[in-house]
Amino acid sequence: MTTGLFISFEGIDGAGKSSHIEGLAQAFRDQGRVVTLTREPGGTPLAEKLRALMLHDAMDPLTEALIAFAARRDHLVQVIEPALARGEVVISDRFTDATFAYQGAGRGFDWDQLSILERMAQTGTALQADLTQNFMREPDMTLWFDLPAEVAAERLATARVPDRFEAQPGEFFARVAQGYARRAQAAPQRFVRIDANNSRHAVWQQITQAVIRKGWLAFMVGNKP
Ligand SMILES: Nc1ncnc2c1ncn2[C@@H]1O[C@H](COP(=O)(O)OP(=O)(O)O)[C@@H](O)[C@H]1O
Ligand SMILES: Cc1cn([C@H]2C[C@H](O)[C@@H](COP(=O)(O)OP(=O)(O)O)O2)c(=O)[nH]c1=O
Repeated sequence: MTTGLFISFEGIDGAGKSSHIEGLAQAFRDQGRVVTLTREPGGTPLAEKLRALMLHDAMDPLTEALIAFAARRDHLVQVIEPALARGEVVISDRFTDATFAYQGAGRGFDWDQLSILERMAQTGTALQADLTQNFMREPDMTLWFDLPAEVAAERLATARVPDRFEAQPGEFFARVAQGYARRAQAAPQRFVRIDANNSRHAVWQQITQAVIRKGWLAFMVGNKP
């Protein structure tokens, strides 16, 4: 049976993730894989309700972090683990690195305490014998869209009505970007840095090259979003 694959898209708001996520899903489908395309916070009916709270209601950083992990736990148990067990490709628009970047680096919530919550939320969700080995679910690959905060702000200025995070000042996103860099440095085998300060086509090429390098997709001709 085909092994499941878990890929997350990360980066500050406006970095260009949404512009490419469906393209990557389609590239996998074109090569015969079943894809579960999902997002965080969200991905289940319960987690989508928690997403609405997180994005629109004022709360303190601990509450925000707990809601993010509660939503993630439900998402893992209901959607991600079953899809991986079926051998599918799971592509998630954000995962735990976002909590470290936004609630940790952005809001100033303690990094070590986030690591404890991460372990609690992402352990014991798999159906396999991993349960006994304290296995913690993480993406197999994280595509990190790295873009200076001021460029992302320019892109977003005309793009959409801001939510509670997108309405934050530039310094907040500069901190969030540093949070992503810190996570990338701590897990270089999982992270692939995408230089998002490029044309859409150049960004897409970096994405496909990363996945092809892993042997997860064969070379693709003319597959550009
Ligand atoms: N490479 C690019 N160059 C210029 N603008 C881009 C590029 N990629 C995306 N955009 C635009 O920037 C905005 C934010 O992109 P989006 O994909 O929604 O980012 P994210 O999902 O990371 O928040 C959108 O208006 C999108 O059309
Ligand atoms: C997953 C996650 C997202 N977020 C934030 C980042 C984004 O600003 C927001 C929603 O993400 P996103 O889906 O990228 O927003 P949009 O649909 O507007 O592109 O939630 C956190 O603060 N913590 C988290 O753990």
